[in-house]
Amino acid sequence: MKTLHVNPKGHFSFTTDQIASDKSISHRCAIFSLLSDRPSIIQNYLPAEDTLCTLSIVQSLGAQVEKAIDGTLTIMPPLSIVEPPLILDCGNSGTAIRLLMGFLSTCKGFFVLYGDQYLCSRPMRRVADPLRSIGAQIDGRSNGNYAPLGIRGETLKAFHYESKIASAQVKSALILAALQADGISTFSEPELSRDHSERMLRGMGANVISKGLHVTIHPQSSPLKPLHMKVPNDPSSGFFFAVAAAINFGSSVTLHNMLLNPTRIEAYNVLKRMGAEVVFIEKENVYESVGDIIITGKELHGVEVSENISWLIDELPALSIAFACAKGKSLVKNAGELRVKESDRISSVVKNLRLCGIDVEEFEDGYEVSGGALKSATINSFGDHRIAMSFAIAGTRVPMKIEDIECINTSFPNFIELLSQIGEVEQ
Ligand SMILES: O=C(O)C1=C[C@@H](OP(=O)(O)O)[C@@H](O)[C@H](O)C1
Ligand SMILES: C=C(OP(=O)(O)O)C(=O)O
Repeated sequence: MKTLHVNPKGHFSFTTDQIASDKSISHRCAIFSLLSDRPSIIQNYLPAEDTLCTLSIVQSLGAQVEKAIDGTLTIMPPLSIVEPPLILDCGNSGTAIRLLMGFLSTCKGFFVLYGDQYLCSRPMRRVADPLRSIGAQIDGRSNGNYAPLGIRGETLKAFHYESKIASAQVKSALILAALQADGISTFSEPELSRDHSERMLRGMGANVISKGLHVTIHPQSSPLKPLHMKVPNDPSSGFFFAVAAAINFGSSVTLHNMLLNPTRIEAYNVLKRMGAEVVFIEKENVYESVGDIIITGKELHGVEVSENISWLIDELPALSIAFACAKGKSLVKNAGELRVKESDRISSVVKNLRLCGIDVEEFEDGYEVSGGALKSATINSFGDHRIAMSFAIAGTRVPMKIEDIECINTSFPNFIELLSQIGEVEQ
């Protein structure tokens, strides 16, 4: 198990266009390329463990992938999906396994999806149950709640499904199923979750109509147009550096070519509410809005975060470092989903902040942080990339030692290299 030491380097002004490519969009590029009969061309695909797992699954299903010297991928889909002789390894990725459950439920053949110890303990019934109710054949441990999952593709019935959770993974799995169903389907969710699937599928010519919290999906009788896309940089990955600027008064970070989709940048707005200076500069808007984000550290004060939680769910661990450095209390509510991520992120954040000398109260669906003097500590990542990177960023303020850092490679392989520009790092 590798360990990372991070020490403050003092005031910084850091500009980068090297933040990791967007993970959510990269997964979708790989999977959606199978919905066309022509090659998709993807620039800036994320070369991290999670998205490489998805790419290799897409190859196992019969696609041919070519990589150009500049990293551009050409993904040539098969004439029909191949029934793979081996099991399909989704690694650490909830997005990969849940989207593939929806897609493979409609494909002729038998498929087994599994992943690492963390993924195999995350709940899958949220996708398996609605899919089974329209005829999908899915089984797995605990009656299909835990991977390994066996799927036998079927013709699925059209559906009207009201999801109780705002989850883009559930929504995307059901949209993929609906594209091959026997009629028009509708899906609704309690709050709008990230909408990349809807935008990208519309761009490919699918009849997917979004109205507020409702999506109507028409079945697709012919293959979709291929994707031609440059994946923007990931605002969830960039957010670690935003927090670094925010907790170091007067320091600044400029992030170039970032995805600016409103369902993905809410955590930056929370930093702004806390007192940091945050400026968004939109530069283009093709499938998605893309531009620069500039963050400057000012005095921070506590906030309450209780709405549109899915818009910042992945950023809450990093945001908690800003809460710890702010004046006053910060409260997170309605965030029970944090408990079923790569680790139980409520428990991981609370335990580690306490090790840093911060007063934190834990609730079932959130926590309250009393801002104070952050102390040096040895942090357990619990095998969770976002926990490892959040506390590594705290090391730009006081020395930190992070244990079990291999998980960082699941989403942000060049994180430590970039961190070394604003902090002293040693592995
Ligand atoms: O669809 C996606 O790309 C994702 C959706 C979110 O998960 P949920 O759908 O479980 O909320 C998010 O936490 C995850 O990192 C990526
Ligand atoms: C929750 C995450 O990803 P996934 O659900 O795809 O594993 C994440 O990256 O924070």
